[in-house]
Amino acid sequence: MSKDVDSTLTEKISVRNLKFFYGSTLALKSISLPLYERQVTAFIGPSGCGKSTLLRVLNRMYDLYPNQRAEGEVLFDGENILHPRQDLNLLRSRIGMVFQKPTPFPMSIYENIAFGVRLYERLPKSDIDARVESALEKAALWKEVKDKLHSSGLSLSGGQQQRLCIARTVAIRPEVILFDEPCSALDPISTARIEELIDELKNDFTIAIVTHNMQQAARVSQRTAFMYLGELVEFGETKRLFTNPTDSRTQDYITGRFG
Ligand SMILES: Nc1ncnc2c1ncn2[C@@H]1O[C@H](COP(=O)(O)OP(=O)(O)OP(=O)(O)O)[C@@H](O)[C@H]1O
Repeated sequence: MSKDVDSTLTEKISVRNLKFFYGSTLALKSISLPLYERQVTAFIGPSGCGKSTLLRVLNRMYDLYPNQRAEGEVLFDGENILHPRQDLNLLRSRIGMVFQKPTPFPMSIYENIAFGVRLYERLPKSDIDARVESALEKAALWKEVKDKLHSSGLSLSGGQQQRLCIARTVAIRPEVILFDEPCSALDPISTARIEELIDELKNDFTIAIVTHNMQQAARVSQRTAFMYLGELVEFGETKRLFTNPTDSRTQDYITGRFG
């Protein structure tokens, strides 16, 4: 495995010798890599290589399924989040996730955001109002919805719904945001908006994004991890990985020879 590690950057998350099992099937084969603070790290690789599995480990989503287990360490600010005593509610407030399909709750635009904030914090209405506004601003949606905050979140377009889901995540004030193919259900204009947004969000958050679209990985990320058959084949600076990969499998994938 080829890996450039930059010791001048802070490792917000350090994945160390991570193995993941679905029953007896090994889906991640001893993965180690850093997620640097306030950078975007893209995960690329052919279907089934383990990208989404890795993302699901980072907020312990797999805990909902009895036959799935992880081994190794995922250090988040130095603490191993795989520890059985990890508080999962707290973890998910610190590591938010945005999914492939926009999934607004069947409630108003305002409530889509306020609902999650209230789960974690007791705030007066004026503070919740301010939080809703700032989250919508951060998700570049405020101008479009400020006059219809009490309309249903489901009345928005697909791209707007995805920005609402981003606002919902941002409103909880996480430190890390995981994006699992956030643009795969969107048209090119909405995709471009989400990409711009991810670029802005990296000023405040550490970001990981799984994408099938290599141009997207090249546009939005500073670091890229190329995975293949459950292995991390190559990790490094995005520009370097796309122009001068060290592993022939990375070269073959980015030039479209397989996957
Ligand atoms: N619930 C599950 N039970 C058993 N095996 C699973 C399950 N989910 C995923 N896998 C297997 O784990 C491996 C990694 O899957 P994963 O979904 O992480 O890949 P991926 O790279 O995200 O793929 P895609 O790009 O198609 O979404 C695959 O071999 C897949 O078949």
